[in-house]
Amino acid sequence: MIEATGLTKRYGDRTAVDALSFRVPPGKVTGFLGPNGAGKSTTMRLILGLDAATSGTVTVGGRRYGRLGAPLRSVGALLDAKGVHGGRSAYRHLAGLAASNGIPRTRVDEVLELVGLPPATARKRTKGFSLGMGQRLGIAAALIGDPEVLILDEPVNGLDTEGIRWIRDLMKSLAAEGRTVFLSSHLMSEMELTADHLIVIGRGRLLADTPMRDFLAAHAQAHTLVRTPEPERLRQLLEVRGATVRLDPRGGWQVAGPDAEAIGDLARDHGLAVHELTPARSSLEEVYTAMAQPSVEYRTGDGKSAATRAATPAEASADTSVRTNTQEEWVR
Ligand SMILES: Nc1ncnc2c1ncn2[C@@H]1O[C@H](COP(=O)(O)OP(=O)(O)OP(=O)(O)O)[C@@H](O)[C@H]1O
Repeated sequence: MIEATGLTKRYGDRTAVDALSFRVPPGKVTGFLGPNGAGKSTTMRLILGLDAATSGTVTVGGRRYGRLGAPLRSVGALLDAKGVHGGRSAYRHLAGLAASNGIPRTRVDEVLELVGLPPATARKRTKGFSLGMGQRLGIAAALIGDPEVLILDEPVNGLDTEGIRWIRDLMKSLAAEGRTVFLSSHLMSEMELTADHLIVIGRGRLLADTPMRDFLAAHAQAHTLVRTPEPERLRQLLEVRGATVRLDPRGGWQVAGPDAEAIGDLARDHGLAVHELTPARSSLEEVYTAMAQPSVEYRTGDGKSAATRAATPAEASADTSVRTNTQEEWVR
């Protein structure tokens, strides 16, 4: 369990982390989201005692990081995959970590196998490592002490599709063993598949602390993916009736308002061919993008103050609400 209470970090007049309170429970993968500069890395550094909080506290298993006896046995972290001395081999790097934390050397071979670094590669200097190999080594280092808590900043950075799937399965299995897994990622599609719970911050403040399922249920919008050989004609027919029509990244229209049946009937009544009608909901990426936007800059009510604050989830979701007609309006 990781527990932050009123955690605040200021650098000069810049508040990187602003009165954050949250818990990261064991047995789940918790995703940590926020736009660039939101304060995710700073929060992770504070958890790991790499930076001192201006005020507030953060504990791991009820203790501050600095009070943990053998830290690598309690917390494994991947913050910067390049933080390994390039002249050293992966094996020597891990053996050094093991020795300084009272971990048997046999564990080095175990974690190398676990992360898929072959013995021959592990004996080479790490300066020749690809980004993906560096990530695997960083994860091996995080796992060496068989810790209860894992903190990973962008663990899928530089990994190929197979590597990304491997990380996903690893995170899920570590959580299933009852460990606490806290990870940040900019790859939303991946986060949606991996995390059970989400902590979202913006400008250092907490925006949401919620199960992934509830987050999507509360903020995702139902829509229909529509493909037709006459997209402009269909768009006009739909918009005139108050539907919201957006381009879907995969091509075709995303239509909010009428359901698939109503869209199909409308097209038929106007002699339009429809090649696809698929009911869908917004992805985590779409919900998150809409939500993170208001936290970038928010002017207070008096109109003069330049002070900013993060939008609440309700405010953020209000920004993204679309007009939806009742289904009756679509029955002609
Ligand atoms: N050592 C530092 N000195 C001064 N300002 C800092 C320092 N570290 C971070 N900041 C500032 O604190 C804010 C939060 O930065 P942080 O790196 O924690 O954000 P982040 O959410 O991890 O961003 P990213 O997604 O880009 O990694 C930023 O405005 C950053 O410029």
